[in-house]
Amino acid sequence: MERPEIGVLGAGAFGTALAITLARAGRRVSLYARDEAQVDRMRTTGENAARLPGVPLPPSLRPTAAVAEAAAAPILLLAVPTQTLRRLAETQAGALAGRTLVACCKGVELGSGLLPTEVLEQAIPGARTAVLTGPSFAVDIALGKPTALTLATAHRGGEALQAELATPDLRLYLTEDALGAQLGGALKNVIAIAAGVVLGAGFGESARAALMTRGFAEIQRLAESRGALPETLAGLSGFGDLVLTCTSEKSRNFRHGQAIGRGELPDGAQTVEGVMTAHALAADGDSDTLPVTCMVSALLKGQVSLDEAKDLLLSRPLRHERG
Ligand SMILES: NC(=O)c1ccc[n+]([C@@H]2O[C@H](COP(=O)([O-])OP(=O)(O)OC[C@H]3O[C@@H](n4cnc5c(N)ncnc54)[C@H](O)[C@@H]3O)[C@@H](O)[C@H]2O)c1
Ligand SMILES: O=P(O)(O)OC[C@H](O)CO
Repeated sequence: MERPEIGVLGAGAFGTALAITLARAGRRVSLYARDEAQVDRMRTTGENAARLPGVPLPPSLRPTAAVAEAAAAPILLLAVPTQTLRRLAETQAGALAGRTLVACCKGVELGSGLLPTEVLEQAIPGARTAVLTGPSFAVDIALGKPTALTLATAHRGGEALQAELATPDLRLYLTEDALGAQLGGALKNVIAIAAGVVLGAGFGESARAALMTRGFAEIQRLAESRGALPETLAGLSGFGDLVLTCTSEKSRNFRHGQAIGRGELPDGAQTVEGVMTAHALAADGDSDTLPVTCMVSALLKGQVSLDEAKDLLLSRPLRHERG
């Protein structure tokens, strides 16, 4: 029996990489980009030069500018930045209804404070949602390097979805804890900005390790207070992604922080999810529970200087390590 087609909505780096690995594994995949010129270029050149230059698109991958064509598939991967997910879901609600919607973004929506699957469920009542998250750079997936991710869904049918989306290069671990998986993925971007600031400002790798440890405690505190499972946070979508994003210059969040730490202007054209997520969480939190997040938000808004941020980041009051 032929396996169902998969639609990927959003032809950025991550959407294209997921479409490539699925198509390479023999799946029929359509990749929706809203920009017709980009679709034409992908069709004629056989690559997505804007986002993943040099990686060929397999023949079973069909770029399309017609959202209805991609959304005809029963499983849809929504690979757009968190802050644009609602617009995509609301404007295409009719086409998306009745499909399995897999959010492939990491963040918290500004204004509502909602996570990606919560945005989808609000925009499309009754939607069957999941989230694909964890440590992975798009370029690694696209090049077929081995990657392990978390597939989280609170809905029934998780095993079937896992079987549909796993590829020989992309190992998927299943959990029902969609809340924990999404909070870990959202917060690690904020901590990665802080880690970039620490290195960019020359505070050193030891300070970064301290920051990452405190950042992880912050993730655990917030997520567990909302009902996430500790094992989710210790897994790929939490600890795993925190390590990758805080330690690699391939990360846009890390590089954003690094530029700020060096006193340079960050590249404003990149998708840097941690910026809006920091503001979204800080708007709702306080510096006792979310010290790193609140500091990152204040630094990004220019409300504190780099020196003040350093004190806030690295010179917290002495207390017991468990605190
Ligand atoms: N790039 C990575 O290595 C990577 C890895 C894992 C997860 N992610 C996550 O994937 C999400 C997307 O990141 P990315 O790297 O692909 O970003 P990107 O900037 O490369 O691409 C985002 C794409 O979304 C498209 N888009 C935005 N709004 C849209 C809409 N309404 N309809 C259709 N398309 C729309 C843009 O045109 C762009 O092509 C982020 O949440 C990111 O955290 C990225
Ligand atoms: O480039 P970043 O910082 O968005 O990180 C990409 C992925 O989320 C890493 O897992």
